[in-house]
Amino acid sequence: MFVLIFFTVVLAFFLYRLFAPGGSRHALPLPPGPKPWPVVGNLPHLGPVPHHSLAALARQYGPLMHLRLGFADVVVAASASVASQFLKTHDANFSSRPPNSGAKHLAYNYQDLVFAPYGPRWRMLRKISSVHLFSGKALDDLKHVRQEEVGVLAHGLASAGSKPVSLGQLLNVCTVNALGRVMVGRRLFGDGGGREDQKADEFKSMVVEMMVLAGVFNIGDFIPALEWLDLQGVAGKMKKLHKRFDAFLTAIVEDHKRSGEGKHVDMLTTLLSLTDDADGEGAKLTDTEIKALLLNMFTAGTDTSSSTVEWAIAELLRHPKILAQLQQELDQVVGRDRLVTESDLPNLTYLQAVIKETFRLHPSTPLSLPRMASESCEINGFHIPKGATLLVNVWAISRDPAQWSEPLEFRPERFLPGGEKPNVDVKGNDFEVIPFGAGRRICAGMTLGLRMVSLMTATLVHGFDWTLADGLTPEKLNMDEAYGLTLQRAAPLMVHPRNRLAPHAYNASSP
Ligand code: HEM
Repeated sequence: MFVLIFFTVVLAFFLYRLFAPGGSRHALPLPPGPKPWPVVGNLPHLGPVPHHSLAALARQYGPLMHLRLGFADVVVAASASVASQFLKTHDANFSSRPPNSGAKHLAYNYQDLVFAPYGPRWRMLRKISSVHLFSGKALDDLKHVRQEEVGVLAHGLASAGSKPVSLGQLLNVCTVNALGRVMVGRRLFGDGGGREDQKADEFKSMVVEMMVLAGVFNIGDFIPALEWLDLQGVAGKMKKLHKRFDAFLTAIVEDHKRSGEGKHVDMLTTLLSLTDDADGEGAKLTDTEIKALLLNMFTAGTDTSSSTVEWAIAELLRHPKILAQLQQELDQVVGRDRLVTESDLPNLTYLQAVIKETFRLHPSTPLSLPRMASESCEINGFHIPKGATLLVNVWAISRDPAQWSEPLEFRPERFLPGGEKPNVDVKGNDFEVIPFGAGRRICAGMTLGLRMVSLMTATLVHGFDWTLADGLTPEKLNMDEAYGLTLQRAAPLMVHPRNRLAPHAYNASSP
C-alpha cells in the first residue's frame, strides 16, 4: 500500500510539473506567497483556523497572495480593493465555484444552487428562489410568519424560569421553523417555545457538522491522486451525513406529495408544480434538484443567521453601555407594551449600526464561499491562472487597520453619521465589509438573513435583560471561534433572560 501511494504521488507530482497551469511560464508573475512544500504545497500553512492563518500570511505577503494547495492554485484576497477587483471588475470570470468533495457528496453532486456551475441551470435555480422566496413581495407576504416565530421564541424565553438557556440553540429552532413554514408549509421542530427538543438538537448538530466538514481543506480536493484514500476520512463522513439529510428531506417531499398539492401555499408546493414550460422559469425540477434546493436553504439560511445573533448578544453583554443605548432606542420607538415588528426596523438606526458592527467582527462565513477563475486573467499586475480557486478573507478585510480605526473594538458608532463609515452597508456594495459576499453569486438569501437577524436581535434586546449563567462576568466570557465553514462560537452562550416588557407583550399568538 505504501509503495502504491508513494508511486501515485510521485507520478502525479511529475505530471503536474509537466502540465502545470501556466503560472511559472507566464510573462506576468504569480502573486507573492509562502514557499510551497513538495506535493502538499501550502496546506500545512493553513493551520487549525484557516482565516486566522491566511490573515497572518497576508500581513507578510500582501493583500493578494498565491498559495499552492496540493496541486491546486489558490489566490487569496485580503483587502477591500483586491476583493473588488475579483468580485466587481472580474466578477463574471469568477462566478463558478471550484470542484470540491462537499458539493459532490453533500450537495447532490452539484445539483443544488450553491455549487451549480455558473450557467443556465444556476440562473434558473437562482431565479426560482428569488421570485418565490426572496423578492420584496415574497418577503413582505410572509413577514407575519417570521414575526410569529420570533414571538414564540420570546414567549418561551419569558417563561424560561430559573434554568439557564442555550441561546444559540433556541435561535436556531426559531430560524429553522420560520424557514420551514415558508419553504414546506410547517414548523419542523416542536412548538418553538424554548423547551428541549431532541429532533431540533439533532438537526442543528447535523447543520454544524456539515459546516465543519465543508470547512475542512480536504487533501483529496487538492491532490486528486489521493482522493480515493480519503486520508482525513472527510468523504466518508460526508456520505454518512448526506444519507441522514437525504432521509430527512425525502420524508418532507413525500409527505408533501401525499398530503395533497394545492393545499399549502409554500415554496415546495410551487417547486413540485413547475412544469417544463412553466411561466418562463425554464424547467421542471427533479426530486433531487428540489431536495438539493431545500438542503441549501435549511443549511445556508439557518445557522448563519442564528449564530450572528448569538454573537451580537455576546458583544452587547460585554458592552453594557451600548446595550443600554439600544434598549433606550427600542423603548422610544416600540414602547414597552408590545414586541418589535418588522415595520419598526427602518426606524431603528442604532440597531442597524449594531447589526453592521456584528457582521463586521463576526462574519458568518469568514472565507466566504470559494470561487474559481474560468479563464486566466491579470489582477494588479499579477497573473491569475485559469482554474485557480479564489478565497476572499472577508474576516480579515473587515478587521483591516487600513480601513477601520481600532478594528478589534466593538463600536457601532462608526456606522452612524459623524462616524468613520456613516454610509457603508453590508450588502455587497462596500468592499470593506462584505459578510454576504458580492457580485453575481452574492448570498441569495441576504435580504431574508438581514431581516431575520435584525428582528431577532431587536426582540431579544428589547424584551429582556440578560445575565450570564453560572455567575460568569462579561469580562470572562469566552469569545473564541470554533473551526468550520461558518463562524460558530467555541463556547455556546448560556444566559438567564429577565422580562422587561408588560406581561401581555409576551403572549405569542401561536399560528
Ligand atoms: C446571516 C446570514 C447570512 C450570511 C452572512 C450569508 C453569507 C453568504 C455568503 C458569504 C455566500 C457566498 C457569496 C459569494 O460567493 O460571494 C452565501 C451564498 C448563499 N447563501 Fe447566504 N448567508 C446568510 C443567510 C442566508 C439565507 C437566510 C439563505 C437562504 C434561506 C442563504 C442562502 C444562500 C445561497 C443559496 C447561497 C449561494 C448563492 C449562489 O451561489 O448563487 N443565505 N451566503
